[in-house]
Amino acid sequence: MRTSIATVSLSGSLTEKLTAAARAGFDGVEIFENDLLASPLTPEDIRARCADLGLSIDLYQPMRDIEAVPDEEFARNLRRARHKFELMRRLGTDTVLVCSSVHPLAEDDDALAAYHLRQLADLAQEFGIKVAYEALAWGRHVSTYDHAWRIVEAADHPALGTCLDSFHILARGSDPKGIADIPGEKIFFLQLADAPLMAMDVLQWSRHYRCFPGQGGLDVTGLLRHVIAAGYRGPLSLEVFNDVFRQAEAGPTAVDAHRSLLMLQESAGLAALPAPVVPTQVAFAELVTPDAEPVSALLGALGFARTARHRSKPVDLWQQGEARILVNTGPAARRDGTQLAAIGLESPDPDGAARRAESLLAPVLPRRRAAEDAPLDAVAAPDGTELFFCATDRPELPSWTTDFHPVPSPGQPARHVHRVDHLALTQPWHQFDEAALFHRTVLGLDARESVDVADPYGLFRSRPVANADGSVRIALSVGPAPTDDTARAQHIALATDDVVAAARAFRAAGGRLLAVPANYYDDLAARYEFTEAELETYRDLGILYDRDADGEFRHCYTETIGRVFFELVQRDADYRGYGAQNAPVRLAAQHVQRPGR
Ligand SMILES: O=C(O)c1ccc(O)c(O)c1
Ligand SMILES: [Mg+2]
Repeated sequence: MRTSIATVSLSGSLTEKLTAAARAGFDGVEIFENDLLASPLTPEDIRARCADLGLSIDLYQPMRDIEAVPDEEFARNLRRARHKFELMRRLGTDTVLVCSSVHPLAEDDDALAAYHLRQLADLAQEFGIKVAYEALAWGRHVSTYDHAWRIVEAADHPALGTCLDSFHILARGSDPKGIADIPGEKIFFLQLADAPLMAMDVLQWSRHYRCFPGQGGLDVTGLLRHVIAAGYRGPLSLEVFNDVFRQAEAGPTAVDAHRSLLMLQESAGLAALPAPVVPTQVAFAELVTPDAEPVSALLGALGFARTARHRSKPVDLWQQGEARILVNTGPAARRDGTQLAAIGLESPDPDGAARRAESLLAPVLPRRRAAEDAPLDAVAAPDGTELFFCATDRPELPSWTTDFHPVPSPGQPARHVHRVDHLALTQPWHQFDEAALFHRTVLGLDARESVDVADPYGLFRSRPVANADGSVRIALSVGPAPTDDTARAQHIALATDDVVAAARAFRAAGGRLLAVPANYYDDLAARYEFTEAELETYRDLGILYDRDADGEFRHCYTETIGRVFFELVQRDADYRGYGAQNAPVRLAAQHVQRPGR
């Protein structure tokens, strides 16, 4: 179906918004009145700009407080409407949105509302314009879609129809089933928005927290099915009032917006995309670093051995069990400092995974980084992390490991760590919700609820995504101040069967563990029945503990290099968490450890 976006959903000047919408692949826009009023462009210029960009202007919006107002007020409204219809003719758009009155003098009188809307529609018709009447969830007397439709039906005018807005309908808890009873040709427009589930005033919720379908908790897919069942064939248009998107760069936001509409169409059965190919393991994590020395020392202390080197690039492969870390000292490293730059995801069908990602507008990276390299499908996640869809030593597919030649390593790697338990990635502040949607839809991972985690200097939000058996887990989080180092930290959690032995070996090899305050262990003693010896061991090593109905979780942390630190994790098979309740203690300890505090 045709896709459209309201200019209010994007940041910037009208020109920037239009350009971003067009580049992201939208077919049309709704022009929000304030964007036009603030623009130096004439309506004719805007029309031409849209035409050049291949955008139709699907809607002009909104007209407010039109109906059921006192006579003299309504007379002024008709005069205002005539001006707007002339403007719309210059813009070349034929549908105007009228939202239900919030006027303090508006009367609770459906017959009067219908009479006024009918007169407005009469005038609109002279200009070849259609009026789409929308119930605002906080409308003074009309606040539900079925009420708005009853008034439209009573007015019975060919130039008058209704506009459905998923936010207003779902936020009020209306049953969208009744939509299927509205004749499709009387649904003049469809606005789509999601929102996180929150108990708050609906106007504030709408004006500040709307988000793109799939990012929140409303059943936008179910609603869309009813609208399609009614026979609606107009554009699917996003109308998202959101404080974060107002500030974020319009280009990426528009791409995220368009991706959400692709997803929505897929989930409502309106479009077929290449099926998701769910990764089965973390094949590798790639660190870039300007200085291999401290990273090598840390990996060595953790029990990794440097087993291979890239044939043509300054990249080493460190391995222990199934855990593989690439250490890249190439040019990106000198630019960006030590960080987790790429993740290799073991994929049952790397090519299919890349096609899925591409169909959802993920930026596809070149297949070969150098001519002689094995072809590797890769895309960029919203935070810029490169995701490689790879096969590791599977005879039927090219293996990324063939780009590496073995190097003699002194001794065997240790056996404390057997695989990557999870990766934790901090997201740019404006991209947290999108990151979860991306990992769910592009990679086919399941997202759990997000949790708030207190840091001494702000609040983190964290939301894990994982595959069904937990063999791939990624914890996405967003920190308080983007300039704060802990807010940007990333980590690699390594799975061990015995965290005490792993931590002791790490320390014996010269590694430094994050020290945890004694108060934490006093609290552990109060909550659980550890022996004094166990507690002493945990206190000594900085091991944190969590338990839920499904099992136990023990973990500890290394020091941080650049943006990166490691975690040693011992989890019971059925425990699905990440020790979130320990995170505030860990964050505080990391602030203490950091030089300069
Ligand atoms: O918040 C508002 O005023 C407003 C305006 C126009 C709309 O379509 C809408 O859903 C909300
Ligand atoms: Mg709306």
